[in-house]
Amino acid sequence: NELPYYTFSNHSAVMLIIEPTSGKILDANKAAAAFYGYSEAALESKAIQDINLFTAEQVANERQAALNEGRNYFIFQHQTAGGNVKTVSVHSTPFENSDGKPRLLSIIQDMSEQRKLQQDLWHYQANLEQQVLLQTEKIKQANMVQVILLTAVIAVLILFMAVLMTMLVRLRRSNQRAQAQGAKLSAIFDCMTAYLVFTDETHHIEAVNGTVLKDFDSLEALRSKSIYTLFDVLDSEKLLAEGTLECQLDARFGYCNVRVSCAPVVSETQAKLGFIYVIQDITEELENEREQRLASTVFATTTEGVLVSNKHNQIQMVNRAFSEITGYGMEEVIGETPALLNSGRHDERFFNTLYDDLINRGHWEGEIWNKRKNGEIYPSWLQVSAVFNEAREIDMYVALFSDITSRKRNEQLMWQQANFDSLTGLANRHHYHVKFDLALKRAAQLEERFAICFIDLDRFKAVNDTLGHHIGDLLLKEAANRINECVRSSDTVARLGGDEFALLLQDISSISDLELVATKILRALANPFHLEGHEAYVSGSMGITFYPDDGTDRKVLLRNADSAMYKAKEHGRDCFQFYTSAMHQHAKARSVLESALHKALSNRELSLVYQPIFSQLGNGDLVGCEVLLRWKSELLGHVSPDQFIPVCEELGLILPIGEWVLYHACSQVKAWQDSYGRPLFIAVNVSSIQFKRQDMVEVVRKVLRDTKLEAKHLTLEITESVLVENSDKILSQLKALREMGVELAIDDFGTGYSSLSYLKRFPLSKLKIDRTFIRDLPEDEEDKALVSAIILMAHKLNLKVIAEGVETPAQSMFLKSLLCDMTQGYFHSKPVAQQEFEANVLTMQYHKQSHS
Ligand SMILES: Nc1nc2c(ncn2[C@@H]2O[C@H](COP(=O)(O)O[C@H]3[C@@H](O)[C@H](n4cnc5c(=O)[nH]c(N)nc54)O[C@@H]3COP(=O)(O)O)[C@@H](O)[C@H]2O)c(=O)[nH]1
Repeated sequence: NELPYYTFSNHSAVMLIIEPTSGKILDANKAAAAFYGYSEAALESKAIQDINLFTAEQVANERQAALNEGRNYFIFQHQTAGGNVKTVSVHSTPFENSDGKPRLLSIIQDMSEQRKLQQDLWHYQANLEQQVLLQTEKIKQANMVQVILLTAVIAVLILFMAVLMTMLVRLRRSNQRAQAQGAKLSAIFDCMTAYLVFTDETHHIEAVNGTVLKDFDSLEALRSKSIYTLFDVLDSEKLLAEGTLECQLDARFGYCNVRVSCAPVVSETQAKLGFIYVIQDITEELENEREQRLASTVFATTTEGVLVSNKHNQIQMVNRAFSEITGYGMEEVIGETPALLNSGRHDERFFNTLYDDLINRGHWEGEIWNKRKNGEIYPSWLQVSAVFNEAREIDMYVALFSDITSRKRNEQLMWQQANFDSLTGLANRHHYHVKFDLALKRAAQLEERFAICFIDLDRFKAVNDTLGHHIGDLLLKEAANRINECVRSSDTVARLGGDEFALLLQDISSISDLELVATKILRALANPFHLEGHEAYVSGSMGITFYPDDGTDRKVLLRNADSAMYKAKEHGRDCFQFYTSAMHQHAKARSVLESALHKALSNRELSLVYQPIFSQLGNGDLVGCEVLLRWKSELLGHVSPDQFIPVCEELGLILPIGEWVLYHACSQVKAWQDSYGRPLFIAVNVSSIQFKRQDMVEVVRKVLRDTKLEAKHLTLEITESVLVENSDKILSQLKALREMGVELAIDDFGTGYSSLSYLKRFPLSKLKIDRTFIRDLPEDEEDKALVSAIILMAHKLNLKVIAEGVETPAQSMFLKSLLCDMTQGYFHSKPVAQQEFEANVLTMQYHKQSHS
């Protein structure tokens, strides 16, 4: 579409047609020529860049910017032919000419005027703004004073508001505090057990606390009632005048005692608001006061001593009775401890128990010996209680005590009367029985014997009848004294009634001792009695019985003693009788034996016999002998060791006699060894009493030293009873003897306990089979089995075996077949005296040896 040229050429707008690639101006209209000052032809010989002051690069940038912004106009600076530079806007529109070639139609508009106008407008605007600023400043300055004034007013107003707010907050807080305090107060009032009543000035009720409301219907029912109508017993005049009064209310209030106080209530400005009444139940308080008054009165007036001490046991308070009993004034004991009264009669354990009881049980009660200020010691009955605090710690001690001197005296008197005969002072029947039972218990425990003697005075009735009861009484008293003097203080003498006396004699060492006592008493009673100028003669008949021989029961024993006493009467009086005649005979015989034995050693009535012991092995040589004691009494003739050895043991005579046997046996065998040149051993029987009461080790050591016999040639024969004792003392002696080299043989094996454990435990070297097992050999199958078992067992335990009581060649043969080591018995020889032993046994052995 080609522009109509005319339009182009004559258009008032400056137009150029430009070849887009080279920028060559192809056509310029008239307006363009006029604008640029070039002719049209001159312009058409130029390229646009000839008149555009922008560089090619600037133009390209401008084009790019137009493209980016979507515009088709540009702002350039074109230079006119006259050299003027004009700011122009260029509107470029591409089109194709009729040949199809691209062309640009650029319409150029001069913007220089517009620019100038714009600059003028800016300038004007700047001026205007400056003017406005100036004016504003002026106005500002003019208003400044007013502003300051206004600000001041506003500040005052704000300050006022702040003060007002603070006051309001404070007011609110104080109101809250007042409310809280009020709530607290009313809670406190409600908790109070007392009635609290608030009245107006005319004493009409306005408010009450919770306690009142608990007992009355409601506040409404009480409000406006006069308090003096409600509590009509109150004396208003007195109450109002004195402010307080105590009175008792009527039945409606259970007649309780009250303390009423009344106080006016005034405001801060001293305006009268009313009254507050406090009505308090003081019934319990009054009761406590009464009790306290009573306690103080009791404390002051009681006859029992009272001592109050603190937790450190320092005396805080004592009463009058305390001072009367102890002799100490209150001021002397305050701050002291009760140890002040200590009599020294009680040990530490006593006081430890007392204080333990106080701590654990809070109480101790009992009899205690105290000391008065004057040093006198007196018995008192003491009750001490510990007072504990809430933490269960002792706070104080309260002790009550009474002087029981007279009570004790009375008790003693009563006990005396209950247990002793008032005439003679001897034990009465009751006390005798008590002592009897104790003796029974002790004797049973210790396996002891004790004697009971009944004594009846002969012809006492005649003395009573002829010389009167008074003299009779004097005789009884004297008889009691004489009996008492014949016995030991540990024995009991009692008067059972009338002229009947009873004795309890413990620790009887021998019957002969008892007979001595009995004879002594009878002699004492048979002596004349000189009684207030009268001479009287009596005698005693005595019955004797023994525990456990004649009974183990009190009743039985007393009855037996009584019948023995009657037997004595039957025997013509002035004598003693044992319960049975057999017993009497036995006791008599025993008594004779005892007294004869006492003299046996000194009278040289004892002798020794020796029984040989032969070996069963080899040639059957003599290897040793057993020494056996013999007693030929001047009075009794030959007495068997079975009879006298137990008595020796009981009397303790076995100690000197045993030592005598040991010494002579050892010196004899040593002499034989020396003269016959044979290493014989000697077997000596030793009683368990010797081990118990003596140091056998020392005895043996001394004998061996004195006789020069080698220890290995001495065999001590002990019975199983020694081992059964199982005492450490015996065991240690046996061990020491074995260590010395002395041989130990267990005698009579098989008759006693035959405990294998003894054989193992004790340091034995020989075992002697009792003759009762040998007696029926070799016929008795049982004995055969037993003996062979014993030999076997002994050999296993490394013990040599000696068979006792071998009487026949058959027995000897049999034992030999069992490999029994040694034999002893009548088959070889009876026990014989020294000369016979030498003549028969030793000489024969000597010959036998010299022939072999
Ligand atoms: N403590 C002491 N006891 C001793 C002492 N002397 C002797 N006794 C003990 O007395 C008991 C009796 O002894 P005794 O009467 O001497 O009898 C002994 C022998 O004579 C007897 N015996 C010996 N062989 C035979 C025999 O073949 N047949 C038979 N029927 N009897 C015989 O045996 C007694 C020896 O016993 P033992 O002591 O057990 O070996 C007696 O128990 C003696 O122990 C002494 O000084 N102290």
